[in-house]
Amino acid sequence: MIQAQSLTKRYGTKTAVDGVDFTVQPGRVTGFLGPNGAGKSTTMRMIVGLDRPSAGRVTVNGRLYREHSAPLREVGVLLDAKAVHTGRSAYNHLLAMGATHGIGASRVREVIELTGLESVARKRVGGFSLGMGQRLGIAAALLGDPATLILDEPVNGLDPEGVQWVRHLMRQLAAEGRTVLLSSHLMSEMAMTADHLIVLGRGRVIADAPVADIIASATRSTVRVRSPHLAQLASLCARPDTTVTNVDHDVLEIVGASAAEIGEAASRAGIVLHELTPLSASLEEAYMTLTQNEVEYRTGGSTVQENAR
Ligand SMILES: Nc1ncnc2c1ncn2[C@@H]1O[C@H](COP(=O)(O)OP(=O)(O)OP(=O)(O)O)[C@@H](O)[C@H]1O
Repeated sequence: MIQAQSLTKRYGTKTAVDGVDFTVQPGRVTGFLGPNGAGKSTTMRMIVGLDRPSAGRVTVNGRLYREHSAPLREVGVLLDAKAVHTGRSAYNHLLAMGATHGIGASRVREVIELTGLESVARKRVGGFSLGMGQRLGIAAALLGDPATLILDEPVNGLDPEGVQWVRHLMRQLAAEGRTVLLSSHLMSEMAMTADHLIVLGRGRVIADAPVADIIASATRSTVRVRSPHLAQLASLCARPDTTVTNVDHDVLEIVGASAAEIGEAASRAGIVLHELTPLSASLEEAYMTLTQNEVEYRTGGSTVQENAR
């Protein structure tokens, strides 16, 4: 479990993380989202003791990271896979890491196999592709068989098979009861991988809820209706609180009424329906709505809006 209390980080006059409180629970995958510069990496760095909070605290399994006597066994971390530029082989790199914690060759071989690195394990890490580097970073995070995993953009640079592999691995680690905190800018991937989301915007928590709740609360449900009596149906559904859009000669999309309400109203009026489909909103839409006022670096606009609040 990871617990942040009033966690704050200031760099000079810039407040990167602004008094955040959250708990990352075991047994589920928690996605860590937010626009560029929202404070995700800074928060992750503070969790693992790479940055010192200006105020507040963050603990892993009840203790500050530096208080753990064998941190690799407590928390597995992938923060910057590109940071490993070494002349060592992947095998020797992992062996050297493990040596600090009494982790030997058999566990190194296990994580190499788990991450699909067998064929390159004896090659120099310096020559690894981005995807291989990510796999090695994940292998390093898993080395100590930790109860908590923190991974910043783990699918960055992976091919579709690799992305799917990470998804399954994260789900499996959470199912084993581990705490998994994962950041990614790929919303569709996050929607498939995470159970719960913590969303940061300009250093503050703007949402902390199950994925389904975030999608439901940040978007309005849309229902797609197909009927040979479209004009009648459109006037039946036109209410001050609904938006009715004619998307095809026989198709309406209605926002603000449920499929049940539309179906029952059509039935009472004797209108034949050929389709009645609730359209599920995407996490991407919900995320865009949530963060629309939280973007620090906006494309095409007048650029930077630092600390506008
Ligand atoms: N060492 C530093 N010195 C000064 N400012 C910093 C430093 N590290 C981060 N910042 C600033 O703190 C803010 C939060 O940065 P951070 O990297 O944590 O955001 P992020 O959410 O991880 O962004 P991204 O999605 O781009 O990785 C940004 O405005 C960034 O410029």
